[in-house]
Amino acid sequence: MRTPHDLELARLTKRYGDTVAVDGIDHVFAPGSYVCLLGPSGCGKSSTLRMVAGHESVTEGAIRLNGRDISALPPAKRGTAMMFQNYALFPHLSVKDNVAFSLRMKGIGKADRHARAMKLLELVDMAHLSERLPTQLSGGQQQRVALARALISEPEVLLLDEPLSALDPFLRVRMRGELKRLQRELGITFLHVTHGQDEALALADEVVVMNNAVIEQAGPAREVFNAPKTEFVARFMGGHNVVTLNGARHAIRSDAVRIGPDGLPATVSAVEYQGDRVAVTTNVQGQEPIIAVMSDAAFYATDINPGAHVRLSWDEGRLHRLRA
Ligand SMILES: Nc1ncnc2c1ncn2[C@@H]1O[C@H](COP(=O)(O)OP(=O)(O)OP(=O)(O)O)[C@@H](O)[C@H]1O
Repeated sequence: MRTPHDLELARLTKRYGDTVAVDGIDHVFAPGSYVCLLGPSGCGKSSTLRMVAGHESVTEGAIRLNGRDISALPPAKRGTAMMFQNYALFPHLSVKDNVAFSLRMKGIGKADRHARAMKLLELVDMAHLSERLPTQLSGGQQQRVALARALISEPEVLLLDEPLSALDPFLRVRMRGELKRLQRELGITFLHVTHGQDEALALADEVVVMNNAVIEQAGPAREVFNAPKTEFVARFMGGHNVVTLNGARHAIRSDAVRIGPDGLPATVSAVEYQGDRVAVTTNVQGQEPIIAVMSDAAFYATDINPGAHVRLSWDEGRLHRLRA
């Protein structure tokens, strides 16, 4: 549903000299949604985010928020705020003063700005460390402070550029949950750039997949994963095989490929144990290798080994025809 509070990109284009980083993209982001902008390195995601934030000029096109064109406004006047990958905290300021910084720039009195900073520090569970310096904090704690600092201007859209990439895998999963909780509590739009498929699937209400400066596919996370429209999306999201049937390309999820008594003859080339499941790679004449994923219990009930001759099948309904 479209409302006046949408963030809208209209024919948005960014060129750096001869390089087209963003090529006339159109998109409407629903208000209050968690959006992940996903794609390989160099596809144009950061340029898109930086244009929305106002840290990069727009070459052509427009960015509208609440129906007004914000593309020429300075960052602080847009209704957006950005959280950077490296957090960019001021090392000489306490946690509380870091969070209150933009209010100080606006001339808001000390008592007032500290009160507002403490409220946000409570929101991110950092109020007890408000007097510390950034160097006295862990990576995860610094990130919470950076979040509080970005949120103090009460943005309608929070922009996050690879916010979890500096964290170790354990903390990354924990902070992922925190970001989602925060977004729900605040009810504002989060636009989060990542090149991690798992991260996007775990977080996003809407996944926007970019490739070569354009949007390849956008939709609910489950839809983009289950029904990729292009070969690029099928391969990039992972978990799919691309097969050629009657001259047309189709995607089929690896866990929808059955190994059984009937179907396409195949030879097992590799078996990979993945903890709770096992990926069996097979060679089929006239196809690229096809991977079948099964539960470890199902796998160990068979005697499949590299070199085994097997047969592959799937339900027709699980095939998704790909755009040429
Ligand atoms: N300041 C710049 N000057 C010239 N070219 C640039 C500049 N910034 C980005 N580019 C180019 O624009 C294209 C898109 O870059 P962008 O940073 O938007 O991609 P990205 O998808 O965010 O990549 P990554 O995941 O590696 O950050 C790339 O080809 C990049 O080399």
